[in-house]
Amino acid sequence: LRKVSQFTRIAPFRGNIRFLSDSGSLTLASLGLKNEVKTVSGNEKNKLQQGVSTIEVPKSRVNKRVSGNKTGLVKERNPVDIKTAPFAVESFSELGLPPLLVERLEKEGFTVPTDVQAAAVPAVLKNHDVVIQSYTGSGKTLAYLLPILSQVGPLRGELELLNGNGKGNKVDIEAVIVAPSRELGMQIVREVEKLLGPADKKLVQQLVGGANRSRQEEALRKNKPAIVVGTPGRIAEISAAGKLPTHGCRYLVLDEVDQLLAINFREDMQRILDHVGRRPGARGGESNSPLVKRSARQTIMVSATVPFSVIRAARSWGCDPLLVQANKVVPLESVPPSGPVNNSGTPSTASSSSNIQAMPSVQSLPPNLQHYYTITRIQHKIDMLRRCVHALDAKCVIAFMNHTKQLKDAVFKLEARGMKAAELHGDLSKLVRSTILKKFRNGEVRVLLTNELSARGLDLPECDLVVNLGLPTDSVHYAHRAGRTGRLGRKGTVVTICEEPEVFVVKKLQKQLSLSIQACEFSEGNLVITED
Ligand SMILES: Nc1ncnc2c1ncn2[C@@H]1O[C@H](COP(=O)(O)OP(=O)(O)OP(=O)(O)O)[C@@H](O)[C@H]1O
Repeated sequence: LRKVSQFTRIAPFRGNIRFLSDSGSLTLASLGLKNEVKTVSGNEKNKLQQGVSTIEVPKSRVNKRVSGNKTGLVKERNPVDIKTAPFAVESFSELGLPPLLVERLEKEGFTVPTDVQAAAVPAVLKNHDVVIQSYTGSGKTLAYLLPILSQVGPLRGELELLNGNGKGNKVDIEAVIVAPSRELGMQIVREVEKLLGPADKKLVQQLVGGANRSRQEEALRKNKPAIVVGTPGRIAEISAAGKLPTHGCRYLVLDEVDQLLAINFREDMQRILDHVGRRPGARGGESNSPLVKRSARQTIMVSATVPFSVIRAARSWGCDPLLVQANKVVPLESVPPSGPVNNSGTPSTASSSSNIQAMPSVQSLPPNLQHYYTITRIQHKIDMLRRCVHALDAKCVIAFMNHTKQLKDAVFKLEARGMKAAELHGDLSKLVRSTILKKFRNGEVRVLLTNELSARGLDLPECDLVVNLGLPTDSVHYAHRAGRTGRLGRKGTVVTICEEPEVFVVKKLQKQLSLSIQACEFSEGNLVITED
């Protein structure tokens, strides 16, 4: 049953992408692109089912031993299970991307678009403003980078080259990408640089906080980048100083849009929204129809969790905006105001509460995750973490705590027991943060103890275990923390270590997210499912 239910959550992603509108279905073809999506054959279904990672735990059985592998190796890759990865169309070229860009993608090992990429690329290429919602680790970054790179910079299409569009002799920045943390900003820069290649990597400039501002301004002046990626504070600062030529900017991307629209970023975001490119309908803007070549900026909003406040904001800024999900595209106007966005484009059933901002749908989470919780006293939490890591034989662990002060102590306790650990939080300098992440990526650090800073967007594909040592404040935070593992078809486990009086919070999260968080214990080097 477990296998079947997991499969049914994956299978729809491999079907045709539906583009829906009030007046009928929009198709890839109606957007000027091919719509040849392969459906899964019986054989492929079998393969898919075999590929799905499952731990079968019949309800009737308790104290079932789940895992007890204790090898001494610190690092072994958490391989991508390509059969369970959410791939839809067969190739990037089917999406109308320029050959140069497709070639570069192939060189970097990207051959098949994920479902959300297959849905988003045509919609963005057709100049629609979009809200892209799909679960963590499903490839949303390339979903917005690819259409931008096919219009901007050296990999752009022939038509753009002929029209003299793209960088050419323009001085204005053509795409501004905003991310809520330095780490995420730098990660996006690396992704763009990878595709541009070493010769053209100066066409992207990072504008993150914590780095030398004058150097960033100097690079802007000297290199005249086509794309800038940064955090709201630094972008707003440089823009206010008049050193960010974005009047003619064509794309504004808000990555982790729900976080960017939070109160703490409000002032900086207002500056960015007002000054980057021309808004449709604003003075000097052209036709409101996205299907005619527009001079106004195109706004692309992205997150795994999209509360209705984002939909409302996107409607007010957008030009016929669309909601793009892994297997469907709908006009934003058709999204009803009564709940968080789920995969059917309708409010989720768990949305009856008025606190819709705090509730993501189950589609925010990768399908390949196993969720557990275990109970212990506060003073034993770190020891429980250590036992959990051993029991699951996890190689790359992210453990979340709610208070920065606790992190150092936790690192000390783990190191004292011979487990390589490091802390990552906002009080550390940018350089220290980068060094720690590097060590974590290359396996020198096994357990990364961190706070909410690392919950959003960070792509550490090898991460095979996420542990909540402090409870997340709500289901949105749970979803983003959990999403650091199980990325793009990989297996992943999420364990919440809580005290007895906190169990009701876990139950609430379970209900809000419509998933099963099983009670467990760690005994004799094994994870043992216990009766709830
Ligand atoms: N088409 C593809 N083929 C293979 N790997 C891909 C493809 N697209 C993306 N990836 C890889 O998948 C991983 C996850 O992608 P990405 O970080 O964009 O996910 P995301 O949906 O933005 O996650 P989050 O919501 O956590 O920010 C990355 O390592 C990325 O390089």
